[in-house]
Amino acid sequence: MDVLHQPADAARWIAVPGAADDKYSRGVLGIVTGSTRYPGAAVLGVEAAMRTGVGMIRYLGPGRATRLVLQRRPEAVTAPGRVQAWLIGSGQDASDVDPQREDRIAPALASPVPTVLDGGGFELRSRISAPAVLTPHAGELARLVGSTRAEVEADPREAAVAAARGLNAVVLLKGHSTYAADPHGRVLVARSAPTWTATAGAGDALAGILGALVATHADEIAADPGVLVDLAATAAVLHGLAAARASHGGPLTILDLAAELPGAIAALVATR
Ligand SMILES: NC(=O)C1=CN([C@@H]2O[C@H](COP(=O)(O)OP(=O)(O)OC[C@H]3O[C@@H](n4cnc5c(N)ncnc54)[C@H](O)[C@@H]3O)[C@@H](O)[C@H]2O)[C@@H](O)CC1
Ligand SMILES: Nc1ncnc2c1ncn2[C@@H]1O[C@H](COP(=O)(O)OP(=O)(O)O)[C@@H](O)[C@H]1O
Repeated sequence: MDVLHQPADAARWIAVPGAADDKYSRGVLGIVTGSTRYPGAAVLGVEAAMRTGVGMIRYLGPGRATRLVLQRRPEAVTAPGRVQAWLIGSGQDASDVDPQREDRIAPALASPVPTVLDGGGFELRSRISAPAVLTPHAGELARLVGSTRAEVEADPREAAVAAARGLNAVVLLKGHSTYAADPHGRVLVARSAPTWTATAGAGDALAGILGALVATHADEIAADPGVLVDLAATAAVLHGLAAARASHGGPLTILDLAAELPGAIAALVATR
């Protein structure tokens, strides 16, 4: 029986800063995304993570992506340093021949902090020992586990559960229904997104939202990595709520979705 992750469940997973908090205690998210080919994915992930709420973002990427990120978000820090979570891979793929990418991901690979893998980051799963969440769509999951997109779409719940077991990671399988599965067979389902969300860049924003939630719950994850599946499902719920607010029943763009995140989060927090 699927457990539907509702807005009331998501509301529990918003870290509201306290009077004693500062940017470091809230959590710093390291982001290694984007490429010369897909620089926009970096901008969208950084934007969505900032709008979800995080102490600081350290963005590390190629020059073109870095320039666009800073143009949109001068709040981003582009120097390396300590982080509480990593987000790697949106807007990167096998055609990415950036020789410096390995240098950028090296600190993440060596680090014990939880890591969100998206897009071109999935191949890194076997090189990371920290708790990990992967955010594939059906086609990406099929490639990851050596099946076909049709097979994944025939039973997405089971495909997510099997992949989570096989990869020993939380798998957030995206689609109209989004399934968050952990390696022990726990599954949460999010269905809050309007169908207008099926537009390029939506997944890059979801990865940013999840990165921010993971960075701001790093202590809870260290105490119990089992909470990663709740955070993954919460990211999908937030993404869907923000998409619904941006849509008003019509088309939406991803920067508009990101702009609705603070209001969606405030509304959730007000229900606690
Ligand atoms: N603004 C950006 O920078 C964006 C970057 N993106 C990045 O792009 C990379 C590739 O993501 P994808 O999800 O496309 O990767 P996939 O490799 O899963 O999708 C490509 C598949 O779609 C098929 N396809 C392409 N155009 C099609 C069309 N017009 N009609 C039907 N099928 C078509 C291709 O043949 C291929 O099988 C990722 O790294 C992702 O993060 C995307 O997120 C889109 C937005
Ligand atoms: N029909 C749909 N209804 C609701 N949400 C959808 C639908 N199709 C896709 N989505 C959502 O849009 C996002 C698409 O992610 P992804 O395929 O990675 O796109 P991109 O790579 O362009 O960013 C996911 O969050 C997914 O759940």
